[in-house]
Amino acid sequence: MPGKVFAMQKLEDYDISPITGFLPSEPPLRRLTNPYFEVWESTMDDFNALLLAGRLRERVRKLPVLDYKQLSSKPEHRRAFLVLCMLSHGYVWGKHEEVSESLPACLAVPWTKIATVLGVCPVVCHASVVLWNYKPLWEDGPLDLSNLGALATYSGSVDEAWFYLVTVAIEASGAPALKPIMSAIENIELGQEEQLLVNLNDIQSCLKNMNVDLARMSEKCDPYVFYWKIRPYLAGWENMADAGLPLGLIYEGVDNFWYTETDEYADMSHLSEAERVLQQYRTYAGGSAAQSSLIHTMDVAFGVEHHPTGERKFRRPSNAQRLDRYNNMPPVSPGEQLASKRRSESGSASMQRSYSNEPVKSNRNNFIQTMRKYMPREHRHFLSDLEKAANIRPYMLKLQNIHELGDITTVQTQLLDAYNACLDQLKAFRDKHVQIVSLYIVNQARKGPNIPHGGFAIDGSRTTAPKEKATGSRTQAIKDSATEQDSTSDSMSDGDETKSKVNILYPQTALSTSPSVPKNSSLYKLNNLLPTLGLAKFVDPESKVVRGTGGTNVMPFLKQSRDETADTKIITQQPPKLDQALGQVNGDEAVAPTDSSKQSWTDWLSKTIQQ
Ligand code: HEM
Repeated sequence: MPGKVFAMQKLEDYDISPITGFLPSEPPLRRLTNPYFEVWESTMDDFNALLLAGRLRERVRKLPVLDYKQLSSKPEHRRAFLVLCMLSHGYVWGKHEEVSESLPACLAVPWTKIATVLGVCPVVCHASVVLWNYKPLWEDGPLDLSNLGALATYSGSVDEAWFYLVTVAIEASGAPALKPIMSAIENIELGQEEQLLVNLNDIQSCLKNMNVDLARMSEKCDPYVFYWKIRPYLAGWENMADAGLPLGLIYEGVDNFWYTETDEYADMSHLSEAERVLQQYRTYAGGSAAQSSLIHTMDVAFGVEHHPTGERKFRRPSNAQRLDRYNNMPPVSPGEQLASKRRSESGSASMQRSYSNEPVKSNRNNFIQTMRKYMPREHRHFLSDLEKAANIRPYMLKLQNIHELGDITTVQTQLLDAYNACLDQLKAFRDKHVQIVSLYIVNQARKGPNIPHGGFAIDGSRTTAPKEKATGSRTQAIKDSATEQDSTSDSMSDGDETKSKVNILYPQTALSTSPSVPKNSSLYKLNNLLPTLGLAKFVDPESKVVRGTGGTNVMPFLKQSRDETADTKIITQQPPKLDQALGQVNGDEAVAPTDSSKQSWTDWLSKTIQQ
C-alpha cells in the first residue's frame, strides 16, 4: 500500500469525544451560574410562558447588552449560545404575532460574538438544539432515550423534546463509530485487513443502532405538532420572503462591515445609501439535522458523493441547473449580492469575502456542503481533514479489481461485504428519513393547519379509520404505520393525491390521514387564508414542490441522497458478460477463465485482444 497520504489529528483535537462523539464529553451546562448572566437565565425560566402570553419581545427589549467576554469556558459559551438561539428565534417569529425584521442589540451583539467563538453562524443550528441541549436524567445512566431530557424547547411540548432527543440518541449511537473510522484509515495504510474487518463490523453495528433510534421518532413526536408548532421556530432568514423576511434579518448593533478574514473595515464610500441599508441584513438557513457532522462523517468515510439535485453523476450541469442557487454558494446578504454584482462589472475583488461566490466543485451537492458552515468550527475541520485522509472507498475499489482478476482472498471478500453492509445501513437510514419527511412535512403541508393529529375526518368521504388497528397494541400500530408510510411516501411525494391513507401513529385517537385537502373545499379556502408562520405553510396539494429548511425541494433531494448512498456499494460480479459480449462482437469462441483455471482476467483479456 502507498504510505501515509494525510495524517489526521486525534479525535480530541477536533473537539470530538471517542465516547460521546460530536456530543460534548460532559453533559451541557443546565444554567449559567455567573450572576452577571442571571437576566438571561431568568428570561429563559419564563420563556415558554412569555411567548405564549405574547410578551417575550417586551421582556427582551428590557435586557441590557451583556459582555460575552464574561463567559469563561466552552461549556458556558455553548449554554449562552443555546439561550440566545431560543430567545432570538422566539423574538423573531413570535407566537401568532407579526414577524420581526430586526433583532435588538441585547440579543444580536452577544449572539454574533459567541457564534464567532464557537465557529458557527448566529442562527439556530443542530449543535445548539441537539448537541448542547440535553441532560441525562441519571448522571450514571446511559445516553439513550430512557435517560434523556431536553434543556429548552420553543413550544414547551414533549413532542419537541422528543424530536431533539431522538437526534441526541442517534449522535450517541453513532459516536462509537468514530474511532473505528480512524483505525480503518490506519489499518488500510498498514495493510492490516483482519483489523480493518473488525473496524467495518463495528461501524456497521453503530449504524444499525442509529437506525433503531431514528425509527422511534414517531413514538412521541406528533407530525402535526412538529410541522405547525415546532418547525416554524427552527426557520432561519434565508428564502423567507413568504414569511415576511424578504431581505433577511437585521442584527441591530452588529457591524456588518468588519471583515474578520482580513481584519479590516471595507471601504463603503462607493456604496449608495440603499446599498448600505441592504448590507445590514444577514441571511442564514435555519436549523436542520442536515448539519449533523455524524452523517457527513459516514458519507466522507465511505466515499458517498452527493451531486446537485437532479443531476446524474459526472454529467455537466445544464444552463438551467447552473442558475440554481445550490450550484453557487449564496452571498451572505442582499447587500453582498449587490456588491458582488458591482465587483463583477468593475472587475474588482476588493470587497470579496472568502466564502462568497467561491467556485464550488461541480460534483458536490451544495446544500449539503453549505450545511458545514453551520457546524462547530472544529467539527467542520474534522470533516475537511477526513476528506483528505479517507481511503476506505479507494481501497474497496482496489479489492473490487482484485476480485475481478480472480485473486481475492477470503478476508478481502469479507471486507467488501462489510463495506457494502455499512452502506446498506446508511441507505436504510435515508430510507426511513424519507418516510419521516414525507409524513412530517410533505403530508402536513398538503393538508393545511386545520387538520390536527394527522387528520380528523372532516371530509368523511376521503377518510377511514380501521377499528382493529385503532384498538391494537401501540407497538404493533407503530410497526404497521411504518409499513403504511413505506407505501405512502412515494405516492405522496410523486404527487398522487387520489389515495387516502390511514395514519395510525396515534391509534388512541383513531384518526386518519388524507394526504391533501380537496381543492375548492371550504377547508382548502380556509387554509389559504391562514397566515404563514415561518416554515409552517399550507402547500397547494397540486404543487409537487415542498421546501425544506434550507430551501431544497425536499423529496427529490432526499431521494437522490438515498440513491447515491446505494450507488456507492461495490458490485462484485464475475465478468462473464464481458466474455459473452466479446465473443458476440468478435464472432469467435473466446473462452473465459473459469474459477479453476489459474489464468487471470487481465491475462485472458490481453491475449484475446492480441488475437
Ligand atoms: C421529524 C424528523 C425529521 C424531519 C422532518 C427532517 C426533515 C429534513 C428535511 C426537510 C431535510 C432536507 C433539508 C432541508 O431543506 O432542510 C432533511 C435533511 C437531512 N436530515 Fe432530516 N429530518 C428529520 C430528522 C432527522 C434526523 C433525526 C437526522 C439524523 C441526524 C436527520 C438527518 C438529516 C440529514 C443528514 C439531511 C441531509 C440529507 C442527507 O444527507 O440525506 N434528519 N431533513
